[in-house]
Amino acid sequence: MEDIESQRIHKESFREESPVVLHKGKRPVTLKFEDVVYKINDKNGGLFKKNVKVEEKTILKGVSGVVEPGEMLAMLGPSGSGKTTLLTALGGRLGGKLRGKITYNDQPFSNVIKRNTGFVTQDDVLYPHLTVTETLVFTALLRLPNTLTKQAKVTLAKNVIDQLGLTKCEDSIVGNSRLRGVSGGERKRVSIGQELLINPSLLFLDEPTSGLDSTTAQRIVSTLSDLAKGGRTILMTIHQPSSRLYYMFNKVLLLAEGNVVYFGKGSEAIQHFSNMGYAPALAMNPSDFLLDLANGIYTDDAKHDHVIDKQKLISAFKSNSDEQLKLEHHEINDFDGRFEESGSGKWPTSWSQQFFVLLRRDIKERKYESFSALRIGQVLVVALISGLLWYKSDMSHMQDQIGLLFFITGFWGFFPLFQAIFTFPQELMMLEKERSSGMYRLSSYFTSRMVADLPMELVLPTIFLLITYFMAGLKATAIHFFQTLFTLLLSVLVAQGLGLALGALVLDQKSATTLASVLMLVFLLAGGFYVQNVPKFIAWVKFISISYYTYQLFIGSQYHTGDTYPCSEGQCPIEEFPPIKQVGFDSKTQWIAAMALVIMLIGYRLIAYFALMRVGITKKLA
Ligand SMILES: Nc1ncnc2c1ncn2[C@@H]1O[C@H](COP(=O)(O)OP(=O)(O)OP(=O)(O)O)[C@@H](O)[C@H]1O
Repeated sequence: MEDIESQRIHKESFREESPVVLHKGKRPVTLKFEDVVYKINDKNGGLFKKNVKVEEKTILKGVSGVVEPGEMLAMLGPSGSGKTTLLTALGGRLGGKLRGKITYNDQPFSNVIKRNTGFVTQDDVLYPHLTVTETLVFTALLRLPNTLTKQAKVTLAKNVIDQLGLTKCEDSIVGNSRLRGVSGGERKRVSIGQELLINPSLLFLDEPTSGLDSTTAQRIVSTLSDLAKGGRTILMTIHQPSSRLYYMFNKVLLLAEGNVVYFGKGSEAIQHFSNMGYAPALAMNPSDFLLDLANGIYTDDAKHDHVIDKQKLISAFKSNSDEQLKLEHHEINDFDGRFEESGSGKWPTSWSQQFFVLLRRDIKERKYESFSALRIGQVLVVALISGLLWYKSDMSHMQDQIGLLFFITGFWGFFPLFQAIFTFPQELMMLEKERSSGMYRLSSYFTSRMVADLPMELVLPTIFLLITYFMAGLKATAIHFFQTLFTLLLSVLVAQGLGLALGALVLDQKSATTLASVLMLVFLLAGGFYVQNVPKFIAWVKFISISYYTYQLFIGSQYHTGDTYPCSEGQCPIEEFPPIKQVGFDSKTQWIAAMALVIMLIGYRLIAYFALMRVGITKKLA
């Protein structure tokens, strides 16, 4: 009865005539893993312990198995038993001390395998402001090869939407924990859909059903089961599946503290443990029974719990399975399923295609942020207030005018810096996910990011200057205005570059913000306005200060040799005014300042780029 009901739900949710493209896998892949061992260096010590020892901890202790095309494997085990670690290792995304042998049709992991592998992480990494359709279409445009036309890619994305029963929410935004969007189950299906687009031969899923109600979980696993039947190899970690779900898996791998306690057909697991004298209590959910055993607990028929020796289970399985696994390995060795490069090079699409798709996606996703009323309001308010405070200040109030120029230097040093600092830490998960699936080049991503941010980075300071400049009575000629504007835009882009570099180096928002505020304060203090008699040993700081060079250029854009200001002796030459004398404004210093800023403009971005190169190559386990 329950089965009929679930089938009905399944058929209603997912169209019966599923697109042909999802029926059959491209190339079957047999995944074999032998004696996989993974070790980490664990810091053993705490806040109050004096000696922090670095100890080697073994997470996976010789795990072996085989998953063939058409099979769906469930990895079960208590929390912390190593399921995610094993899945990540098998998905070719684990660096570090990984030993053993993992092969895909008897070949090691390669780019071709990478591009034919789908990996769905436990947390959904999606852009919250994009709709379901946009998310899948952008992924299709980036991940599918150039042999398909743009229209074909869009059609495929639509097919996946149909296949996964997402039609009713296709135009809703994805959302996240802070922004209301589609439901958790729908979001999970979008993540799965992104991987299905490439019609993967191998599909890895880390707890695809966690946090979902049993009906939704059932739907997802049932779709995955259909996909497996099309010749794909599917592996997933799963927490306590219901008995209905349990029997949908062809194979089960039960882990206990990094050891295999059982690997084989799900239906034979109970028999295996019964033979050892551990038969489940009547009507017990098989996965509950297996997880209890992996935790070292056996519940007998009379519902009494017994503590059992896990080591015994491990050794029993080892001796039992060794022979059988060898046999299986032998049989599959005969399987001829070599992967061949499908003509396409290292990347599915060209640099310019990647750039334009990423640019469009960036603009769509970030328009809410870039053009936020709050941000524009903030700039307008500061512009008006400073315009009013410095209203019509002229050469008779030199100190005020110089103060305004330094204030603009400071404000437009901090503002873009703190906007830019979040860019890469916020994007880290997405970049890791997309780069580890070989979706695009870092250079196309990086360039699109720079270009997408550009309009707002340039428009806001321009509006600011248009308001403040004329209200404050700075020199109202085109040449002076544009020289000031050019300096302002250059300094904004440099500060933005510094923010990007710090964000990319630290990859953590909090640390990057702290570092940036300290650095910018130092730059401002060394800028030449606040302190004029700086001790020699620290005077060099100004040479790396964005504010110092910007301030110099601002002075050069307003004043010229021959200008005078009212002083106690009547009129004094402008270059004698102390804050100006301190930094100087002859043409040589102006050129040096401009060149220094241009070098920083490029240099900071290069630092950011090289710092990002480490992302998505080997994934950290978080
Ligand atoms: N980089 C790491 N640093 C420290 N410990 C790690 C690291 N990677 C994995 N571990 C440890 O390895 C063990 C296995 O982790 P893993 O995430 O694979 O477990 P799991 O079975 O997937 O657990 P869960 O079901 O709770 O997600 C845990 O004890 C975890 O703390």
